[in-house]
Amino acid sequence: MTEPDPYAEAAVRQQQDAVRHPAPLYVQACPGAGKTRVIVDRHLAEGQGRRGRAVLSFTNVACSEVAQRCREAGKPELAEFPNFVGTIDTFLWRYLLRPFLGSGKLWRRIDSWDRIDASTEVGTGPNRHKVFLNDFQWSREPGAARCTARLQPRKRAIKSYNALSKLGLLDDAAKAAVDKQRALVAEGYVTGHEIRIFALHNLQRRQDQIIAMLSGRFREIVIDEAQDCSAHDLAILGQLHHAGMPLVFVCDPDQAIYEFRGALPARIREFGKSLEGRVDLRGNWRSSPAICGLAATLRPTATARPADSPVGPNRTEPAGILLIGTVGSQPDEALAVFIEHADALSIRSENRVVLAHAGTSLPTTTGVSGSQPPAHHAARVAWAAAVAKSNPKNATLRQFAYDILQRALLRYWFAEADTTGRSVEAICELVGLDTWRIRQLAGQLIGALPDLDQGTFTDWCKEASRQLGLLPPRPGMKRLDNSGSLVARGKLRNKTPRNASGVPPRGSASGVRASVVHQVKGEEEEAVLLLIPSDTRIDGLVNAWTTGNHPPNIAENLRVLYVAATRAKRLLAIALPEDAQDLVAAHLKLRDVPFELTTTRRSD
Ligand SMILES: Nc1ncnc2c1ncn2[C@@H]1O[C@H](COP(=O)(O)OP(=O)(O)OP(=O)(O)O)[C@@H](O)[C@H]1O
Repeated sequence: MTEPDPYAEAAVRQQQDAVRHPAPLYVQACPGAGKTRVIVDRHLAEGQGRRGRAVLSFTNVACSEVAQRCREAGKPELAEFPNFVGTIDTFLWRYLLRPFLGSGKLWRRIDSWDRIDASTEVGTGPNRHKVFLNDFQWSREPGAARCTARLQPRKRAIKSYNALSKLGLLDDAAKAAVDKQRALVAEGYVTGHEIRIFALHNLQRRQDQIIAMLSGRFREIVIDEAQDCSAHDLAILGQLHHAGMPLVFVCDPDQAIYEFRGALPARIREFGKSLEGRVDLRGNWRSSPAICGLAATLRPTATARPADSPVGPNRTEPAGILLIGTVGSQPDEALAVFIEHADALSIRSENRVVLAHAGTSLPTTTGVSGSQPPAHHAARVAWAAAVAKSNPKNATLRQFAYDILQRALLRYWFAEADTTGRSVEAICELVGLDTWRIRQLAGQLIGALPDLDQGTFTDWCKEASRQLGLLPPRPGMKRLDNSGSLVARGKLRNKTPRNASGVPPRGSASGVRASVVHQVKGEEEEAVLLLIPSDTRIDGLVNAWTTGNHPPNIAENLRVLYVAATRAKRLLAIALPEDAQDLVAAHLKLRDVPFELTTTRRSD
């Protein structure tokens, strides 16, 4: 018989406290603490009453998990009326915004500006650049009169970003983006960012009415992954709390990685502490002792605490952290070393993941999920074809791909000017089409579009345009102009259609999945390879890590590493330039975290 583990027993007691403690309640949890389990158990414990519970999270995936667990427990009704299990965006839209919208305008909620290809242009003549609203980071402090937008040097926008930066036009781009956003809002379009601004505005003006409605429907509101709350979210929740709405605020402040939205750990902690009750979850059910130990070294001295207790099945895992020294950035070489070690631990390929802060740092031999469509119109259609043909489980991604194909059909048959900056529904209204018809045609188009792994992108575009021409939205109709034909341009011409689409084939060369850290929040995997590239930030990053002093410009980078490292259950490998490897190794030794050193030189 195995000995009872006092740490595991303590962790179970903490979880039970969090399940039973009445709201208002702050649950501050470590990575792998079983936050979702606690939320679901709390929901199941009370069963169905006259009033429901609102369980809010930030992603559809997290919400589906809660709903799925209710079904598995034989209580599917707990995910339905009068309960609400959904995203915070939907909650705010449904209860704080929609009831108060005037009848003079048709409002359209979209999950990103990419859904309507919203873009603007900056500069003049040969220096004119098209920039997409979705490539800006949007923020606004509560009470501020205007939003701020900052173009991001992401893969899709990097060319325009560099050109505009050289021309000193980044501020003009930001202004143009804000003007365009205001114009689109005036037309009735809102994303999550605008929903929050309007929701707070409504709450400030109609608090009594909103509270009466919410408290009549819900006995408490649970916020999962609350470290992602923006400054607006916190202002809204603060007001609900002060008005007597019982809140359960569940979070790990050290995993706050959306700082631009105002999600700062100190703000999150302060908000949590303003709620009367508090339970801390300190047992990590996911990771090995070495991984829990390493995670503690990534927390700043200012909020340091001892390593969390490993209490799950990996609490006896002997493997230490694997530090892979690289010469410069060598993602493919580091991957080869990682695979060797994961093989030695008999960890299967499907249980391994490679992570980096930015997609550009990931190895070429991995299956990077191309979750953002490219900017170029024809490449976007190829992206949508690749995604739709792969029939993804992620409903949002699938819907996004269908949306692009519907827009491609509309743009092919109608004028470009009628289709950009409008949702599919709005275009259909404008041209007098049934949305059902266009959805049906998009379904046919998926089957008709040519293979993405044959020929050049130029050939693909020609054949794809021909197929679009075989699917008129109205029988016998003629095209309004030629602007919607698919044309391969520049370097894309001779690429394979799949390369142009940016979506890797299923089953990558290495068989290992790769992702940017922001996309794996809340997930876990047996083995994780974390890539720290050799770039200008590395010295500052390693200095902050090893001193525990996290300056504001680097603190979030360390939290991104923290999120990445804490996804690992058994094997955590970190690839970093050799100089940095020495410093990190010395630091881990000082903190008694077991590690093994290796280098990519071995596989030369
Ligand atoms: N009481 C428990 N007994 C056994 N396993 C548990 C228990 N609680 C949680 N787990 C398991 O621990 C793992 C981590 O749980 P979960 O993913 O909910 O953590 P989390 O708090 O959301 O972590 P993170 O914030 O790091 O994503 C899961 O595999 C979960 O099934």
